[in-house]
Formats: sequence, structure tokens, C-alpha cells
Amino acid sequence: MARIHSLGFPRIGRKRELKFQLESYWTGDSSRTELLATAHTLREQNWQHQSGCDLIPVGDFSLYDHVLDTSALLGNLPERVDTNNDDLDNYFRIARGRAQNGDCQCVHAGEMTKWFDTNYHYIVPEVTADTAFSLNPDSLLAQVREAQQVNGPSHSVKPVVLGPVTYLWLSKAKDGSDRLALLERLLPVYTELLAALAAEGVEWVQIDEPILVTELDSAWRLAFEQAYHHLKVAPVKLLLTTYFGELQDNLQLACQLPVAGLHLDAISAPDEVAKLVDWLPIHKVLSLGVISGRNIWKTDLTRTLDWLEPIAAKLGERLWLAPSCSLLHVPVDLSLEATLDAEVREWLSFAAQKLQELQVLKSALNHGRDSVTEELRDNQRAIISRQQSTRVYNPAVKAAVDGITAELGQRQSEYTERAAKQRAVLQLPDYPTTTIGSFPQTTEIRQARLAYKQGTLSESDYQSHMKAEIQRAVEEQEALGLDVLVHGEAERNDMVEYFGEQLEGYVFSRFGWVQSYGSRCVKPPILFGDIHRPNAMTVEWSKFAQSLTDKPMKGMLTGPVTILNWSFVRDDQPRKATCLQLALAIRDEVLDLEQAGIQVIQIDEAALREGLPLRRSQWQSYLDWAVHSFKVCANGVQDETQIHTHMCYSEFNDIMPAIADMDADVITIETSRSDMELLDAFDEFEYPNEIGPGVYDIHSPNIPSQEQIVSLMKKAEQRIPRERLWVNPDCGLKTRQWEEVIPALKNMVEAAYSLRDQVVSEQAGYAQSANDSVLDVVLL
Ligand SMILES: Nc1nc2c(c(=O)[nH]1)N[C@@H](CNc1ccc(C(=O)N[C@@H](CCC(=O)N[C@@H](CCC(=O)N[C@@H](CCC(=O)O)C(=O)O)C(=O)O)C(=O)O)cc1)CN2
Ligand code: MET
Ligand SMILES: [Zn+2]
Repeated sequence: MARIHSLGFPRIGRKRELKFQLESYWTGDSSRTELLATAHTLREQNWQHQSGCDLIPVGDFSLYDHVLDTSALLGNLPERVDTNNDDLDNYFRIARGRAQNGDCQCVHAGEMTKWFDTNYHYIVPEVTADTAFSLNPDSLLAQVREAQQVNGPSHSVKPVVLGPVTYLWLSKAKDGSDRLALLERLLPVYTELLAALAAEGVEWVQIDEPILVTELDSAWRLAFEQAYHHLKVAPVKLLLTTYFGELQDNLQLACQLPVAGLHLDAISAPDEVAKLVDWLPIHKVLSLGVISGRNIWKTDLTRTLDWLEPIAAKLGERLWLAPSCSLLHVPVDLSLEATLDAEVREWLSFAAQKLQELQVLKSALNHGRDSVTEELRDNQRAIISRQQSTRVYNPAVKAAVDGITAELGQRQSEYTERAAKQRAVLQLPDYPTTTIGSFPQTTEIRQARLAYKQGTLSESDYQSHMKAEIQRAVEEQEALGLDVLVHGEAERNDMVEYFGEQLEGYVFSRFGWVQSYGSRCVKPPILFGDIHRPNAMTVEWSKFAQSLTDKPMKGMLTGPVTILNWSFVRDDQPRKATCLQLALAIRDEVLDLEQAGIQVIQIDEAALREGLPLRRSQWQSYLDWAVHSFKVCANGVQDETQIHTHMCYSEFNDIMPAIADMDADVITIETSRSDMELLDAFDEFEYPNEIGPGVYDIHSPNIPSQEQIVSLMKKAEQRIPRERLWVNPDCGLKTRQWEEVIPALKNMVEAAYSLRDQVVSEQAGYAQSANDSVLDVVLL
């Protein structure tokens, strides 16, 4: 009899209840009791959704981030938070750099980075050679008891913990020490934890080790042996859990570790299933992730059963089924989507529906397909409807993609030639200043958009409201003295969803939110068919903004790779094919902007680096099509048009040739927190084009001083000639308040003035000494 379980469920709630509660707690508008009550209710609802499972996860819920929870569990929050003994305040201090109610006991927040190849971000654990761990299990144990109480004895409660090896791998050694050296100190804490869980009556613990799907050197592989031999004495059964990829050369290692079961992401690694069925020792459970936790398509249940039935016959009790990974990465509940395109909705499945699919599979395997005839028939109908829908295929789009040539991605002239022409047109000073695109998305803006979408605000009122916001942004920028202006993106809900809403081939949900970090969510649009741009998307807004100023106004677009990586995309054609379709659509927009007189166009590729495959061996083929897509979209313009691109994660060391190959005239990147060290990659590679290294950390409410900015630019100049430097923040300002943005940008612009003054006086100095030497000669 196959059993089913879930690896984790979204925490934000069907209507983002956690987000709103957290934000009101942080501003002091609601109490801690209310926050904890909401958290309790959400956990209860989540267990309700998962009640068809034989094992129910606990510990997958989090108030902010599960990696930060693990740091708290292991007694490894950075020492800088120890200003008082309040655990929750300390937790939020590391998450956000401050505690409740704008409390000014600010400490710098933990670094945030993306979770594998997803758009979820975790707080990086900090360690040093001196780190000591100590178990802090109260919160997890309380949740275990809560789960047992809520779910009753008929369900096993299965705690989910991040495994010790992956925990260290995700950590950053602040002193540059070897973080693996801490494993020996860490393992006894895990043993203690497992014993404490066993004492609560826990039988199975899910121990997540997703780094097993990445390339590991021998030290890390050895760490797995060491860790799991140490933990094997624990009085619980461990389900070693991997996801997001194939095990490849770690497959044998994973099979041999002394644990009671292994979970494989069978969606990412279908070819490894047969090997595991044959090789996994017979006392071990094999859990197969057969429902994708990374997309929103219905599973083809009949096809899945076709290949599962022989496996079930072979493994019997040893077979468990689950989603491929935690459902954290998909929206909560499709049943809320009353307004979603009805045909496409039939093809979809969100977290709650995915668990129902799992139950159908279980019934079919345990009691025969006859026990779920109707469910299988409905599912099959939906699968066929999607395969045969005429809305998915557009022959004209296919022909356009087939017609793409290499020349389509080439600028007319080399960078140096273009740069001269652009200088003549744009007349920018040294150290030109600009921002990355968005200005604060205020409550008023969002409320207006909500009212417009709900039909209580007319289209023309909405447009005037947004135009007023754009006008405000332009006026502020002119008053500040910025050189290249932006319109501020007030009219955009999100840099990806906004474009999805305007392209054919997409549908979008109303409540399909997915957590990106902490209380921040995204609503990835759903790309179901061939992509076509029926109308210009941004031109009217950009033209309006340009009409308000004599300064150059940057057109602002999201690039094809980022749109691809931050959408839910089709699984019936390679990602590359979808990306090229997006590239052609954005290319049309670029050319229309140029036609409308926009001289500078920024095409954001924030997710280009983040989309790198987890295994390095697959990087090059991804980069080839990703960079090609960018070039197709960007490089059709005249020499005089200046193309900018922007990327937030700026560790480019290992992909410099690809970045250079994109051939953007200017790239703006996130560097301020690294003290400009990230520019070393550009320096070493002798990157030829212009760079705007971020001088203002927009993730923090802190306002950088003019001196700090000058000092950062001086560091930049040690790496990049100043003729090719721009001055700008790290990223967009949408999550900040105007009160923070104005003083920060004021300091930034003044820093640029002071840098220009220094150039002038240096040049005067040279001129003076040159004159002096002429004089010397004359006197001689
Ligand atoms: N897709 C994407 N991924 C990204 C980023 C990004 O910008 N976009 N940035 C990086 C960091 N991640 C981020 C992710 C989300 C947000 C963010 O600010 N999200 C907003 C939602 C943005 C949005 O879609 N807003 C909508 C809906 C706004 C809303 O919540 N409206 C309320 C009503 C208004 C209110 O009372 O505030 C409602 O519908 O109930 C709009 O503006 O129209 C949030 O969580 O608050 C920021 C950074 C990496 N990944
Ligand atoms: N243009 C976008 C903005 O300023 C770029 C954001 S990158 C996550 O918000
Ligand atoms: Zn950015």
C-alpha cells in the first residue's frame, strides 16, 4: 500500500493573511498575540488542506523564512542581535534589520539570497570558526504538539528540518574560515533535536538535503557520510529529502547513507527513478515526488499511473508518493480564481489541488483505477483539452522564431563607435546619475489600482492618478538634479506580471501569490501559449514622462530571460523556445520606444544570473540561449540609442564572457554591500562597456551619506576607469518610502557633484603643472 505525504505547504495563506498580519505587527498596528493567533490559524488551515496525507509536515511553517528558523533552532543567530532577550524581536532584527514598530535599535539584517533556482529568498546563516551551536527546540516542539492535537492520532506528524550538511553549505563564514569544520560541533545538536522529537512520539523526520542535486567535491560528500553515520543512532526514522534536480554522481551516495528513506524529485529526475528502484537497499522507503511543486499545471494522472503501477507492484509498502518539493513555490488554492480564464483554469492545479491529485494517485494504486474512475476521466479531459487547444499555438509566432538570425542580435557598430555617438546626443556629465526604475509603490498607488481592478475607479481616473504619480517622480528627480530620469513604474503591479498581463499567451490569477521573501510576494503570470504582443505596452507612459522633462527619460522594460524565469511557464516546449518568443515581443517594444523618441532604454535582466542551472555543467547551454534572447530583444536599435541593462545579483565572476557578450551600453548592478569588491570580476575581465555599480543599498532603510557614496565610487575607480562609471542605487526603490528615498538620492547626486569637482580640479592641476613645465623650459 503506497502512502502519501507532503514536503511542505505555502505559509502566506490563501489571501496573504500572514503578509498583512506581519506588516501590521511591524508597524505596531497589531499585537504579538494577534500575530501568533494568525500563525496558528494558518497552520491549522494548512493541515486541513493536507489532511488526505498519511504524514503531515510540521516545521514547514515560518513567520519569515525557514532557513532563519533553522538558525534560531540551532542557536545560531548572529551575536549582534543580543540587545535584549526577546526571541521574536531578535528574529525579526536579523530578518529585517530592525524589530517591531520601527524600533530604532537597528542592527544590520542578515544577507538575503535566492533559494536554489527559485524566486524564494532566504536569510544566509552566519558562522565563524568560533561558532558554537546550542539547541533551541521550544518553538518546533510546540508546533509538533499543536499538530498532534489538531490532527489527532490518525495522522502521523512528520517534522521537516533542514539537514546539517545543506545548512552549512548555505552558510557564509564571516571570517573566511572553513564552514565544514563546524560539522563536528553541529551534529550533536541535531542528535539532541532528533531525540527531543522522538520523545514527542515522532516516528519519521524529513531531513532536507537539496544540495545533493548539485556538484559536490569530495569534502562535502564525505561530510554526508560523517553526518548520517553520526545521526543513525537517533531514535527516529529519517527521510533524506532531495529536490530541484537529478542526483547524478551523488546517487550512489544518497542510496547508501544510513537513513530509513530517500525522497527523489521524480519530475526533475525521471530517469533516476528506475535506478533507485533497483539500487535502494530493501529496508528503505522510496518517496517519489511525482507532482510538480514548481509549476501550476495539472499532472497527467493516467500517464503517471502507467509508469507508477509496476513500481508500486515491486515496492509495495516501501513506496511513498509526494509532490516533487515543498509546495512553497506555488500558489495556495485555485478554487479562489473565479475570474481566471475558464478554459485555462481547467488545466491548472495550485497547492491544494496538487494534494488532491496525490490522493487520486494513492487510491488508484491501492484500490485500483476503478476506485477513481471519475477523477481520472476529468483529469484526462483537461490534459487533452490543453494539448489540443488552438489557443496554445500561433503559427505566425513559430515562423518568426524560426526566422531569427544571428544578425538580429548584433548592434550596428562596436561599443566605442556607439558610445561616441551617444555622448554627442545625450550630452551627459562625468559620473552621470540615474536610478534603476521604480519609485515607492505607496499604499495610495496600490489602493487606486485595486479600485480600478475592482471596477470602482474608472480607467481614465486611474490613468490620471498614475500620471500624477509619474509627474511627481519626474519633478522630484529634476529637483534632485539627476541626469537620466525614470518614470517611476507607478502603473506597474510588478515588473513581470505587468508585461504578462499585456501579452497574448498569458493568463493571470487574482490570488495566485507566492512568497518571494518575508512578507513580500509575487503573483507570477501564467504563460500557457505562444507569445504575441498585440499592442505597445509602455510607449504611452514613457512618452508622457518624456514630455515632462528635457532630460533623457529611460524607457523601462523587463527582459525575456527575467520574464521567463519569474513566470509560470509551459512545460510542453523547451524554455529556450519560450524565451525567444518573449524576446521577439520585447524587441518590438524596444523599437517602438525608440521610434517614439526615447533615447535610453533599460532592459532589466534581474533573473539572468539567478536562472543559472544548479549544475555548472549545464551553465553554458543556458547562457548561450539566454544571452542570445537578450541580444535579439535589445540590439535592433540605432547606434545613438543607449541600451542599459540591470541585474541585482552581481556575482558575475564565472559568467563574465556572457555578460560582456550581451553588449549593453551600460549595466547597472548591485554592489554597495560588497564594498565594490564585486567589480573585481569586471576589472579582471577588462569589461569594455559602461557600468553603474550600486552605491545605495535599497534593502535597508538606512540613508547613505555623501561621504560613503564618494568613498564607494573611489573604490569603483580603482577597478573601472571613471569615464565608464555611472552613479546609481543598487536596485529599484519600490519597497522604500519617499522620506527615505529623497535624502538618499540627494546625497547620491551631491556625491556625483563632488566627484566631478575633483575631476575639474585634478585637470586644472594638470594644466597648471603642464604650464609650469612650459615656463621652466622658457626660463632655461
Ligand atoms: N516578480 C518579481 N520577482 C522578484 C522581484 C520583483 O520585483 N518581481 N524582485 C526581487 C525581490 N523580490 C520582491 C518580490 C516582491 C516585492 C513586492 O514588493 N511585492 C509586493 C506586491 C507587488 C504587487 O504585485 N502589487 C500589486 C498588488 C498590491 C496589493 O497587495 N494590493 C492590495 C490592496 C492594496 C493595499 O492595501 O496595499 C490587495 O490586492 O489586496 C499592485 O501593486 O497592484 C508585496 O508583496 O507587497 C518586492 C521584491 C526578486 N524577485
Ligand atoms: N526596474 C526595476 C525596478 O526598479 C528593476 C528591479 S530588479 C528586481 O524596480
Ligand atoms: Zn534589481
